[in-house]
Formats: sequence, C-alpha cells, structure tokens
Amino acid sequence: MKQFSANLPQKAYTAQQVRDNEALAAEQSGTTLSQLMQRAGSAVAAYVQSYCQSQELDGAYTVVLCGKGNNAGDGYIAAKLLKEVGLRVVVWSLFDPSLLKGDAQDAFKAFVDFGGDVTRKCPLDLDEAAITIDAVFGGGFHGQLPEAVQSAFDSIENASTYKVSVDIPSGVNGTTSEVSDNAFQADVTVTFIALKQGMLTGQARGCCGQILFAGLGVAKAFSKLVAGTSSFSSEVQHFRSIPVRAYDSYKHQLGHVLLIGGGKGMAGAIRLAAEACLRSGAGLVSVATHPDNVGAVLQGRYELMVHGVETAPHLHALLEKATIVVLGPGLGLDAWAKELFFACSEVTCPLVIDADGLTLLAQNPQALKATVVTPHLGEAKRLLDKNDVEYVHHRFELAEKVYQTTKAITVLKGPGTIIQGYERRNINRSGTPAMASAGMGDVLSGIIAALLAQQVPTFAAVCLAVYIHGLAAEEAAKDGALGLVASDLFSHIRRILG
Ligand SMILES: NC(=O)C1=CN([C@@H]2O[C@H](COP(=O)(O)OP(=O)(O)OC[C@H]3O[C@@H](n4cnc5c(N)ncnc54)[C@H](OP(=O)(O)O)[C@@H]3O)[C@@H](O)[C@H]2O)[C@@H](O)CC1
Ligand SMILES: [K+]
Repeated sequence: MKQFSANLPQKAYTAQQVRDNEALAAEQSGTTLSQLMQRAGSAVAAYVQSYCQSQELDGAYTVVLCGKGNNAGDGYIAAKLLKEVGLRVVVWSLFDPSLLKGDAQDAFKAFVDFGGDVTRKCPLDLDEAAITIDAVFGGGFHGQLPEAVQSAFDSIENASTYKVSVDIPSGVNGTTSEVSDNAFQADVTVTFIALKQGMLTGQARGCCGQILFAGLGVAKAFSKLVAGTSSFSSEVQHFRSIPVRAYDSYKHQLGHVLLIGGGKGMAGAIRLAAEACLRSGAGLVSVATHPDNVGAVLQGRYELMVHGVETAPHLHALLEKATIVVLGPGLGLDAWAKELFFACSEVTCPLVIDADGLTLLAQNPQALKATVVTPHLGEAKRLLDKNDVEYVHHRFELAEKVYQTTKAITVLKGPGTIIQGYERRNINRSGTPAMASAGMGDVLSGIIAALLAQQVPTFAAVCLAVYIHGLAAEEAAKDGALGLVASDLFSHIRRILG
C-alpha cells in the first residue's frame, strides 16, 4: 500500500478535531495510537527515501529536528527507519528529551538503542545536510515559537537543505492558520489522518510547500466520525452548473453586467474587471465611470459600453437595465465615489462589492445589501466591529465574522482563498499566488459577475470564479508571465472556460 499520496481529500478539519478523535478513529480501525505513530514515522521515512532515490542521494546526511510532544515521536521513528536503510541520520533535539512521554519517549529510546545520535546543539554545518526533517511541533502547537526554536529555524532557512515537515510545519497553528515568527518553511509537508484547515490558507499555506497526505489506515474511520469544517476543493464539479449555451443564444439571454468604478485618474481597475467579465461570458457589459476615463476604458475593448457618469441621476437609467452590478474597482473615496455608492441603494439585482466599495460599505454598513463581498485581509478588518479585530490572524473566524456582518457570501482573498456563505465554507485548492499582483482582485470580481450573469447559482458561481481565477494564475505563472499581471490571466480564462 502506498504510504502517502499527492491526492488530497476534499474535507478539512481543525487540528484540535484530529487530536480529539484520532484515538477513537484508531480504535474503530482496529489499531492503536502507538501503531499510528509507527505508521506516521514510516510514511515520512518512505517519502524521504523516495526523494533520496529520485535525487540519487546515497547515504545522505539527514538532520531530524525534534520537539517534546508526539510530533517528535514521529520524528524519532522516521530517524530510526532512515538509519536502518543507510542514511546518515542525526537528531537535533530542541528540548530536553526527558520531557518526552509515552510512545514518543519509547520512540526516542528505540532510536538511541539502535545507536542513533541525539544532540542538543546544531550537529553539523547545515549546508551538508541534504535533508532536514521538522518534527518539533505538530497539532499541539499554539502561540509563538520559543526563541531557541526560532533561531534554529533561522539557520536552517538560510541553508541549502531540503526541508520536510512532519504533519504540520512547526510554527503553524493547524486550527486557526496563525503563523509564528520564523515558522518552519517546508518544501514538503507529509500530513496525517486528515487535512488540517489551518495549513490551507494565508501565510500558513506558504509554510507547507507541497502537501502530501498519509491516512495511516484510519482516515476513512476519522471522516465518518467527524464532520469537516470546510470543503477543500477545486470545485470542478461546479463547471456543470454553467448552463450549456444554446446554438441560438444571444447576448440578451446571458445577463447584463454593470460595473461601477474608476474615479478620476483610476481607469485601470474598472477596465480590468470589465474585460474579465466579457472574457468570462457575460452577454452585455456596461461600465459607469468618471467622464475623464471613458476613452481609456474603451480603448481596444470596443465590446464594452462605457458611460461617463457625473452624478447619481446618470446612474439610475443604467442600474435599471443591469441584471448584475459590480461596485468598487478603482472607485475612490471622494464625493463622486460616495454619490455613486449611495445610488446603489436602489439595486435589487445581485450586487458584488469589492475594493473601495468595501471601504465605503465599512463606513456605511446599512446603506447597501451586498450579495458577494470580496475583501482582502485589510478590507475584511475594516468591515468588522473593533471588538472583532482580534480575529485578524484567524482567517476562518475572520471570514465567518464578515459573513455574519454583511450577510453576503464572503470571499476572503489571498493564497488559499476562503469562501464563506450559506453555512458552507470552501477553501480554494489551487492555493496560487492568485492575488499577488495589482489588478488581480478586480479580475476576480469581473469573473464572479459574469458567472452570476449566466445564472450560475451564487455560491457555485463564487467557488467557480475563484477556481478559474486561481487556475488562470497558475497557468500564467507556468508560462513564465513576468510579474504575473492581471492581463496575463485573460488568455488563460478564455482557455479554461473553453
Ligand atoms: N496522538 C498520537 O498518538 C499520535 C500523534 N501523532 C503526531 O503527534 C502530533 C501531535 O502531538 P501532540 O499533541 O503531542 O503535539 P505536539 O505538537 O507534538 O507538541 C505539543 C507540545 O508542545 C507544547 N507547545 C505547544 N505550543 C508551544 C509553544 N508555542 N512553545 C512551547 N511549547 C509549546 C505543548 O505544550 P502545552 O500546550 O501542553 O503547554 C506540548 O508539550 C501530531 O501532529 C502528529 O505528528 C501521530 O503520530 C499519530 C499518533
Ligand atoms: K512539524
């Protein structure tokens, strides 16, 4: 049986759920916790061996960093197995091994009895270590890494060694996604039993490198026992919810999106959103922008209907024709922006609010009823009550709070975008640098609007838009798109949507 796989399950759980239920899952699967630890260590050793084979690293030096909990137990087991197959292994224990308990203490003793070296100091020039395994903290970690651990990780960060984390990179909170200073930056993380939600989003996602999954023979029992907190999926299944276009379909059947934004001197964002909307299949796309921007927004994209809007009354006629409204890209915060913002109080069709629209919504929470909001971390913070700002580093809580506050499907942007709504939660699998460059958020709101215009149900439209956007970003990056600017995504969006 393969001990680990790059195919990841579609449900995610908190690290605490895993800790609380692994014993019962083991019992129901006819196994014990100490056998689970053996399997966990063995899965890590199997991965390291396969890596060594692929890189032709015979007898390579491997440093195993160990802590004081069960994560260290996995580390000692892996260390012994790798020593058995001829690797030169040394354990660098960052805590006194006498703190180890139970199975972890047994694993330490077994390694030492086998002639394994355990040292409390950095054992060698880390550039000489082909591989470094992080078994310092796993599911039991919270808060900040102790200083000694941080300085050890600092020296590893600068060394040319391949880094493998056991279960969860040390310094990452597997429940909240909070990341300690100097958290371990793995090339690969072999995670056990279930996907931990905290690894899949924000800065934490970057600490994990590639995630490999090892169910340890209890994953099935675990998933029957415990309800996941979120689905972690590419949402490919949502492609089915895009209606097939009839041969005789025409533009008036495919929605009319009105995008409002682009204050004086800020034509770019609204143009990007409008172009993404066209490319993602909306039937008609209108733009309401500052009169100065009309030429710039229309330039080279003559399918757009671009209107220079001075005041709210100019907007009313456009709002009447729209079936979907996007408010915010490049809107600004001046008097002109505020007038258009308040004019949207009459919107009865689905309303997507992004960017400056969110800042104005934060200042006037009762003024508009959004259907979808697409905040990044800073915008999400603004939308919340001061009392809730404590949730800022807890991306799941933050997305949930924004959802409760706005009652709009919330797309918390960033790597591993969280989509929260209708009591469902989704984490975008592609985990790309999707929002890394200027303008890419604007593209996302354009795609969402286009899918809504084509009558894809709202939650599916949002999941699908995030997926398309992430996939397009990934493809653009593969093509070596310099700096990954939003416009690189367009050709890929076209290709993905067929
Ligand atoms: N159950 C099993 O048998 C199996 C478990 N498995 C493995 O075990 C891992 C979970 O093990 P674990 O629960 O022992 O947690 P782990 O992260 O190793 O250490 C917790 C220790 O660290 C401490 N600590 C926390 N934060 C700290 C901080 N900031 N600074 C300093 N100290 C801090 C914490 O202290 P406390 O919070 O209690 O005060 C406690 O002493 C799991 O990820 C998987 O790898 C698998 O083998 C399958 C079978
Ligand atoms: K770890």
